[in-house]
Amino acid sequence: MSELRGPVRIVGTGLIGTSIGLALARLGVVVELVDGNADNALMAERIGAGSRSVELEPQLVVVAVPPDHVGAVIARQLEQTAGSGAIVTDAASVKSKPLADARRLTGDLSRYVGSHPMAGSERNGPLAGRADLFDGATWAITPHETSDPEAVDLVRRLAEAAGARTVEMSVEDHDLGVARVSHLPHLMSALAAGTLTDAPSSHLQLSGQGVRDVTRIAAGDPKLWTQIVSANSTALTGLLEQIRGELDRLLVALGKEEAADELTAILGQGASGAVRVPGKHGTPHIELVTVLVTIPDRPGQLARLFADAAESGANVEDLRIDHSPGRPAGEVELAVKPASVDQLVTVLTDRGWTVHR
Ligand SMILES: NC(=O)c1ccc[n+]([C@@H]2O[C@H](COP(=O)([O-])OP(=O)(O)OC[C@H]3O[C@@H](n4cnc5c(N)ncnc54)[C@H](O)[C@@H]3O)[C@@H](O)[C@H]2O)c1
Ligand SMILES: O=C(O)C(=O)C[C@]1(C(=O)O)C=C[C@@H](O)C=C1
Repeated sequence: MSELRGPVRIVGTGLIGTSIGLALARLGVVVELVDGNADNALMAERIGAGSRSVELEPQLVVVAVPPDHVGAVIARQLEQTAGSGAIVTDAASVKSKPLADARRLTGDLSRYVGSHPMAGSERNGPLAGRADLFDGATWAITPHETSDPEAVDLVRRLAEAAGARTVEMSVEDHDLGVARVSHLPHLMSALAAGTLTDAPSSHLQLSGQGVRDVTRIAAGDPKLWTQIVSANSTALTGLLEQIRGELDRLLVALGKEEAADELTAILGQGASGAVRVPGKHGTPHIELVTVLVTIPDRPGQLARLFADAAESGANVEDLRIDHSPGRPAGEVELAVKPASVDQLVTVLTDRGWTVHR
C-alpha cells in the first residue's frame, strides 16, 4: 500500500484544485499550487490551500484544469516528473477524452490514472474552494489498461485523505454513468432555467424551493460545461433522444382528460427514478419523513431549533431552509427517519414551535 506522504502538486487552482489543497492542508500534507493564471494560484495560497513554491519533487500530481486542457497537462507533468517517477491523476468530469488526448501526446502512461470527485458547485475559481467539499462524497477512480496498480493505490489514498469514498470503474463505464447522473441533469437544469430569462418579475416573485432545486446547477460556468458535455456527446445523445421521446409523450397527454393515466405514468416513472438516487455518503436510499417548522427571522432561532431537535433524540438526516429576504418567518424542513417523527413533533410542539408534517 502506498502512503500519501506528499508533496502533492495541484495544477489548476480553481474550485476543485483549491478544495483538494485545503482538504490535504487539514492533514498537514505539503501542497504545491500551480495555475496558468498567476492570480488564481496566489488566491489559493492566501486562503491556505498550499504554497506556490515547494522545493521537493512531488509524490503525486493532481491535474484540475478544464477538460479540454487536461490531456496536454497530464502529458507535460508525466514528462516533467520522469526523473522522480511521480504518479499523475486528474479530476476531470469526463475520462475518455483526457486519456485519448494524453495518449496522443506521450508514450508511457503507466504512472497516470484518471479520477473524478463527485462533488462540486455551481461556483468556480479558488474563492469557491472548501476544505470539506469532498467529505462523504464518492470519488471515481478509472484505471486504464496500463495503469500501474501503485498509481491506483495512491490515488485511492488521495481521495480518502480528502474525505471521500472511492469506487473503481472503467473509463467507458464512468462516462456512461456521469452522462446519466450529472451531465443530463445539468442540461435539463439549463433548459428549465433558460425559460426564466424573459420571465416577468411578477412570476419570479413566486419562486419557492422547487425552482431553486431544479435550477441551482444551471448557474455553473457555461464555458466549462460546454467542454464537459461536448466531451461526452455520444452518451448524452442517446439519453437526449430518450428524453425527446418522453417530451413528445408528455405533449400528447398534457391537458387531455382521457390521457390522465398516461400523464400519471410519466410522473410515476419520475418518482420511481428519484427514489433510486443514493442518500448521503453514497449509502442506499433510506426512507425519510419531512417535518416542516416555521422559524421567526430573529438571531439565534436556528440554534434553538437544533438544540430542541437534538433533545428529542432525532437525528436530522437532511435539512433545507426556505427563507426569502423581507419575510418575517421562514420554513425549515427537517428530514428524519420515520421512527423519530412522533417524538420530534411532540418535543418541538411542546417548546412552542409551529410544526407541520
Ligand atoms: N465544477 C465542478 O463542480 C466540478 C466537480 C468535479 C470535477 N470537476 C472538474 O475539475 C476540473 C476543474 O474544474 P473547476 O470547477 O475547478 O474549474 P475552475 O474554473 O474553478 O478552475 C480551473 C482552473 O484551471 C486553471 N487552468 C486552466 N487551464 C490551465 C492550464 N492549461 N494550466 C494550468 N492551469 C490552467 C484556471 O486558471 C483555473 O484556475 C475540470 O476538469 C472539471 O471538469 C469540476
Ligand atoms: O453540486 C454541484 O454543483 C454539481 O453539479 C457537482 C457535480 C455533479 O453533477 O454532481 C458536477 C460536475 C462534476 O463533474 C461533479 C459533480
